[in-house]
Amino acid sequence: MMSATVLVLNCGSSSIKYQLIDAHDARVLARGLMERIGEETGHVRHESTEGVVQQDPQLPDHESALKTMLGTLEEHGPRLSDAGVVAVGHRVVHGGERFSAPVRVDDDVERTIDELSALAPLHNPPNLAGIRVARQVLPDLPHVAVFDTAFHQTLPPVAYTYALDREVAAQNHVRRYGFHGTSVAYVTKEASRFLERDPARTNLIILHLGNGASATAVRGGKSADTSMGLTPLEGLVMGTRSGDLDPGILFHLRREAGWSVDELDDLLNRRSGLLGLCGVNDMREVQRLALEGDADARLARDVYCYRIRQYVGAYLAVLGETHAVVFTGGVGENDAWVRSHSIAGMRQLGIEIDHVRNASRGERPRHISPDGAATAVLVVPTNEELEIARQSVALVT
Ligand SMILES: Nc1ncnc2c1ncn2[C@@H]1O[C@H](COP(=O)(O)OP(=O)(O)O)[C@@H](O)[C@H]1O
Ligand SMILES: CC(=O)OP(=O)(O)O
Ligand SMILES: [Mg+2]
Repeated sequence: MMSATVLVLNCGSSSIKYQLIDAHDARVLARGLMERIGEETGHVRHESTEGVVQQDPQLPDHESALKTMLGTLEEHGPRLSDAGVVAVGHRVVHGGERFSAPVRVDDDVERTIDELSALAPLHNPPNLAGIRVARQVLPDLPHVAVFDTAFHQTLPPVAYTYALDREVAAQNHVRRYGFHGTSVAYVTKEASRFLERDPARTNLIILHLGNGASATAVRGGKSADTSMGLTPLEGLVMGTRSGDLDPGILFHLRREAGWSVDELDDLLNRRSGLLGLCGVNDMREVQRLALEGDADARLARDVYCYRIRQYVGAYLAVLGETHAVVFTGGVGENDAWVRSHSIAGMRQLGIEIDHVRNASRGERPRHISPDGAATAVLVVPTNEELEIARQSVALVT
């Protein structure tokens, strides 16, 4: 059988995550993280069958980071040529209205991703930087862009339309796009398989709780509503992003306190969420502070869970019949406290938690609701890299 190994790249503003992964059998040949790009010293962690390598080289920009990554693969294995890589799969956050499926990257696709940067300022610029460099250093391989927005192209008009002046909205492409779609697509298939249901007949509420966080209502295997909007700022409380708020707050800060648009953008995207509420953006740190009795951390985690609860209630109403509520992402997969506080007391709505099951850990999909509950509650580990690899292979072969 032909090789199906893909080099998957997820380029963030100061980090690059990579995996060399077999799209057919999900085997990971190597994975790594390059952090602190642009700082005085960077950090590389590379894991393969040969073991773990950690280094602190200088990584002044994405170009040097990707070259260091290729050097690490050459030196510590597996070499790309030996691994039989058939494609490079790139995570791209915003695909706008143009992309509802993965595409082979060419100069024209690059231009569009660049134009969409204004709508995903934390994500598209580093995604694009990674694509540009990777196409230079790996010119002989096909490069595939897989978009976070693609899965949400099935949203109905009632879910994607903001109640704005319709001409202003149309001229400026203002609508809900939704994000985390690659993760939600993967989790939809995994959860349906776990429930032994046909995805086309399965309704789910998927809570992707990572650095960014979102809720999605899936009807018949397709996205029916989602909490992120024109940009990945709307919806749930996140590590550094506010999620939902009254837009009037922006006018107030602009008029009464003289904030500029860039300052407001920075406030909402980088200095709000958990970080704004209690000084740390990592949920493990929030929990540690809360356990020590820190009142800000306690309120931060309560606000975080309360917002999730509001969306679960909203999407139960949107779907009418829900087969499962599914937790995924770093927080969703690991934080039993967040899971139980987000959905406790919903027995009347068919949702219950079994606390022993909720406290257990595992790498595989699992129930955390009691047997016989009307709506299952599941933890399903996401795997965006595998989904990107599968979609890339499907496109190039
Ligand atoms: N054991 C844990 N308990 C609580 N939160 C955790 C745990 N492990 C990871 N997290 C949280 O997961 C978040 C990162 O999620 P992840 O999905 O890995 O992020 P990314 O969006 O970068 O892919 C961080 O807030 C981190 O604190
Ligand atoms: C779109 C988004 O929020 O992604 P992440 O969670 O990786 O920041
Ligand atoms: Mg993520």
